[in-house]
Amino acid sequence: MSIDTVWQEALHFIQGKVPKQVYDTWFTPVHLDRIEDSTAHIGVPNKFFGEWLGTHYGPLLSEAVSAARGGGEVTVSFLVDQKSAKAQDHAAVVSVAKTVAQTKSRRGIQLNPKYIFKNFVVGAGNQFAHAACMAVAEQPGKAYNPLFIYGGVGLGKTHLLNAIGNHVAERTDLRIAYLTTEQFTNEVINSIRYDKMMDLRKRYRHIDMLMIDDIQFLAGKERTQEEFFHTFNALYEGHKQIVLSSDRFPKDMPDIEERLRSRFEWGLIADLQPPDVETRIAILRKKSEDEGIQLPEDVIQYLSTTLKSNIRELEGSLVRLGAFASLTGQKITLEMAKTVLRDLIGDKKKIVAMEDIQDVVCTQFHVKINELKSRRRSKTLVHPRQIAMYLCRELTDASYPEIGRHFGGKDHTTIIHACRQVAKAKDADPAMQTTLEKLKEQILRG
Ligand SMILES: Nc1ncnc2c1ncn2[C@@H]1O[C@H](COP(=O)(O)OP(=O)(O)OP(=O)(O)O)[C@@H](O)[C@H]1O
Repeated sequence: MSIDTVWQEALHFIQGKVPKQVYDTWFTPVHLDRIEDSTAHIGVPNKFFGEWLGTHYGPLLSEAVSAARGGGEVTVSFLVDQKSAKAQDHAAVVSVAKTVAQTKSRRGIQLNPKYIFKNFVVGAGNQFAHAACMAVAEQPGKAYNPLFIYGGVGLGKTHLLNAIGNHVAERTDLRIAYLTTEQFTNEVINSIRYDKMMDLRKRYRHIDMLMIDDIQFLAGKERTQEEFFHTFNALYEGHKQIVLSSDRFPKDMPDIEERLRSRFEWGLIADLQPPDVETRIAILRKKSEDEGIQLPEDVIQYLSTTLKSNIRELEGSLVRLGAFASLTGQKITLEMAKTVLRDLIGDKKKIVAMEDIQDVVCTQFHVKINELKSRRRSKTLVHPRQIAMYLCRELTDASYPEIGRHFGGKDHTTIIHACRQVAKAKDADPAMQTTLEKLKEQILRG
């Protein structure tokens, strides 16, 4: 029996066991690569996909492959491969529908009507998160709970959360709350101040869907974490949907209580990776079409190869070009794009001061500058210290000894070691990559 036949049989078996939505999301992008001894090696588009599939459907996959081979013990193992990534691309829908600026009344919910699924361009980096959000929007409280979306700056977290909210608000009467962590924190502070805690609890523990953006800002806010913990439990136990977004993986969130962090991992964690060049081109095409901006092909190529890691920047450059063209009555050309966007794109090469890098890193990891420069070796200090050293090397022209001097007189070999450690972690862990991108963005923004 060929491997393809075994896989077709296995898929047929799986189709009979899971809802269509689950099948489409989780089984169409994967394939049976090979069987060695009694291990079925399943190709998956990315690490998280494999981990989730293994946790939730590993036994079903074993059973299906075993049944397809006519019995016998089968264990499954996952490998990330190109074929799956391509299958995922193929399944990705590049939406061309017009932006619906006005949608139905949302019963006073603070949702942005511009952010809907139809105008979210799907590509390899966000297909997983998009599919998870769609599944939750179709079946709140049933599909994945909580849904935790994480990704770097400007990659679409807010867009997706709002899209879920808009989808649900248009189709159901469910009570939805969408707010940022900052808003939630302010509500907690005011409730304490005006003795209105019971009102706050009533407000958030009796809804059907709670969506909180930028949950990483709970870090260090003990009272808000406490309140959020009980809200989370009340909603979760009542099978109400919870959706959270963050710029990092739960495990990498400092100053968040363990009991909360572990809850973030109970449901599905989906990551948003920076868009590949095809997705960047698709986003530019779609947005220029929606905005009625004529963008020549060479300008699309220029923007999509220059602005790589942040979709907000891509959008911003388009809007700026559109405004310039309409104000001056000129057509957009490559030359014009280079001139008009000089400062935006020039920023990428801006030389920054090491002090600024240290400040941003200290704020991010809640450490003091003298601790960062000290010789103390606790894990909470070594991690941000190494990141700051790495960023100094990346974003400035300083030599290793010079960087060492800015870190309390460290030897250049310490800096080399730190840079290697961070570079290694960055290659191995997408969350680290996201953290570095976010920090760079903040530093360059100044
Ligand atoms: N895949 C996409 N298709 C179309 N537009 C997108 C996509 N991803 C992001 N955008 C747009 O990019 C902009 C930034 O996205 P968004 O605000 O959702 O990012 P974010 O991840 O929440 O960023 P931050 O970390 O700063 O909060 C928005 O205008 C959004 O509509």
